[in-house]
Amino acid sequence: MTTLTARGLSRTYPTGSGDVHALVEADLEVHDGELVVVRGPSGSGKTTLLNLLGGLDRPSSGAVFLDETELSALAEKEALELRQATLAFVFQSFGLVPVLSAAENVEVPLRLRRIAGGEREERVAAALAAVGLTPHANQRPYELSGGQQQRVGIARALVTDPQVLIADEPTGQLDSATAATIMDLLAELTSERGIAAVVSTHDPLLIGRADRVVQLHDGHLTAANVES
Ligand SMILES: Nc1ncnc2c1ncn2[C@@H]1O[C@H](COP(=O)(O)OP(=O)(O)OP(=O)(O)O)[C@@H](O)[C@H]1O
Repeated sequence: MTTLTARGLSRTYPTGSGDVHALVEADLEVHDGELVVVRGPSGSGKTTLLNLLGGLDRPSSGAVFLDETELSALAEKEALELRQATLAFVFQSFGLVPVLSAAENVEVPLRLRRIAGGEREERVAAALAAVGLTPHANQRPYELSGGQQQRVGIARALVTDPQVLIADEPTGQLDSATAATIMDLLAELTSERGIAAVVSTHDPLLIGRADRVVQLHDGHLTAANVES
């Protein structure tokens, strides 16, 4: 069981036309089994925040902790090991390998971790069943709908038994009905497995699935007024 914590997290991008303060002193704590939705308009800093929380980028100042371990202070190799052991990502554009079947896509992270063949098969089957895709295991991404492709993306994230899930606009490419079912699935699976989840969206219809909503505005993170 893991708590993901951000303390005074800031990210400034130096550009030709001056510094962009994409994230300013953000504080956030996400507990196991909790789904926090980060909402905010385009350019407000959602991707910047999620990349920092997932250790894909380094803060200009402040820190990210996984329990007591400061992820943002680890050397690259240690950060990678901790990310592999703890974190999983779901992407807006699904990030599937087009020449691999659904099952083979879900298997990729297990191969990277050198899990033995028999165990891989069992875990892939269980992950596909959890997202309702067993009948589609052998289809390639182009033979699946957008919602089904994102289910593969979720199965691939969950097959490693992560303690933290980071999903940047996971429903951004889906119609609103499909988006709602994907958010329901994420909420159900992360709660049932005790995963600390951070999901960004700018779709106000999806925030109802959150345990908590935070709002980004010009890089400033605040608790959201859900009614607005
Ligand atoms: N690598 C970069 N270099 C310079 N500026 C950047 C870089 N990445 C992001 N920014 C700027 O930082 C701010 C926050 O960007 P970010 O991508 O985090 O926003 P977002 O809320 O995820 O937007 P969207 O919803 O459109 O994906 C924006 O002003 C953006 O232009």
